[in-house]
Amino acid sequence: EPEIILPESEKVTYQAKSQPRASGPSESHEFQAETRQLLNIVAKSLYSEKEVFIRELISNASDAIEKMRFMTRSGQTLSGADRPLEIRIDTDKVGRTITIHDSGLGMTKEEMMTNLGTIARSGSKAFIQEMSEKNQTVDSKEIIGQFGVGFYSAFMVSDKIEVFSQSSLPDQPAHHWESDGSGTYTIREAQNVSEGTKIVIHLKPDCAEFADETNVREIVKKYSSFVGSDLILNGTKANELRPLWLMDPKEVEPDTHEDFYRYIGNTFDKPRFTYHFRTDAPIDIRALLYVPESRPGLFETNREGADVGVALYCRKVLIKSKAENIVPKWMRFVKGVVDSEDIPLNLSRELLQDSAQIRKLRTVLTNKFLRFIQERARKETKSFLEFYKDYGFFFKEGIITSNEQYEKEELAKILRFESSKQPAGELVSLPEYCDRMNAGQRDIYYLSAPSRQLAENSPYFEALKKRDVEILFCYESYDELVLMQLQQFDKKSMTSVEKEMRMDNTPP
Ligand SMILES: Nc1nc(Cl)c2cnn(Cc3ccc(Br)cc3F)c2n1
Repeated sequence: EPEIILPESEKVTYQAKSQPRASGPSESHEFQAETRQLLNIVAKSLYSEKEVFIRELISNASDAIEKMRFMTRSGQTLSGADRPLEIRIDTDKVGRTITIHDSGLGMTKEEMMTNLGTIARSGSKAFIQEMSEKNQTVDSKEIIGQFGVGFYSAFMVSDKIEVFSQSSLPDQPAHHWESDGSGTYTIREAQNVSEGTKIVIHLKPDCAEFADETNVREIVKKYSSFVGSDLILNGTKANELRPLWLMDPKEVEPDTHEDFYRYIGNTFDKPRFTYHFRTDAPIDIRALLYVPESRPGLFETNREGADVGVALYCRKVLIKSKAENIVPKWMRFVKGVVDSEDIPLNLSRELLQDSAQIRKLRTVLTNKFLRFIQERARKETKSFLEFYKDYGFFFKEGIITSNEQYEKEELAKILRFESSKQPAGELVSLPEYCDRMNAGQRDIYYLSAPSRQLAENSPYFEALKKRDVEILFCYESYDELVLMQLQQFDKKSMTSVEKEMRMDNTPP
């Protein structure tokens, strides 16, 4: 083969395509004041666990891919729109780096610069307001609005971050952004950057655990199992589950629910009731709640609550695995998932405590769940009564602990009692009692005794029996406290016949 001699000018050094490299002149910029402020707040590890930076970057990457899908669907011309949309995470123990690479929309130079500053200044809601005043197109408003301050969280674990990004918008050069989070960053044009964003985190020495594959796999599984795009960690798929709660309730088969219940409930049990709903007012909620078929375990019974409860997600990303404060204590036997876009991806779990959204979320979940159980009592009476035998005391506890009369009465609708008007074993609800009260009767009478026999032989019972008044029988020691706490139901006062008798001070 004659050797081909190339003139000097033609000689090009072969650049491995996959190795993006910075090429243009670098510009150095000061972080805007708000950005530096936010960086300091976050870098002081405002997050309860540092590991959440992985969740935050994955959720940004996933949003970038969602936006890519959205813009392709809405017919925007995007370069390389046919590439596989996925998120790749690579760890390098020797180099002590973790890299998150998405083939999503990517960022222009302006977005790299404004996104950081903008989010810091105003948070996404006000920012969207601002954008809509400039009547920006929906997608760009949505895009930046979606990227929370998650990116900053990477500065908790790193002393240098590099970002390579190639926007899919037409005619945009790729850029390389770099910063140590101290207060300035550099940005310059870059070559050979594939569409999307690649974030290289140079970890601090005491954060080397995030360069360990096994540890990172656990973290990815914990927070991002349900992320909508393929997640590949060091070449192997790391997420395989579909977010069942986001599907149309009518489309989900019972045994799919059983599998999902076992997965999130960490149990071999199956659900007795499945409540799958979504609301967008007064707050956006997609919820999938399960009532166990088996009796409550030791954990559920005591007030510390079970090791599993209701997990809080925000757009398929786990925020809190056992979010105690989104349901009242008495609902601790319920297992499932609640996903709300209106819960801002909080910087720290502590902030979840009792923000207005959390209180609203809890109220909506509680009232809807109570109405669901009331409906089960009507539609699946036999199964409800079995459930009530095992779980009735949770509702009684709720009446004692709740300080909302409305919630107390909704809880009271679940209660069932034996009564003087029905044979032993048959139960009546308070609404049924009220429906068949004598005209003009203004009290709901109850008598507490250890058993029906003792109740029927009580002197108090005889007196009221003559007045042909129905009396509810309470056999549990705490029932009296429950009905005293309830005070009234449907404007009738709960009255213990013993008290009634003493008031009349007719001799027993
Ligand atoms: N992965 C990914 N993809 C997209 Cl499209 C965006 C848009 N904003 N962000 C967050 C972000 C990341 C780096 C830098 Br520098 C600035 C910044 F805001 C994104 N992250």
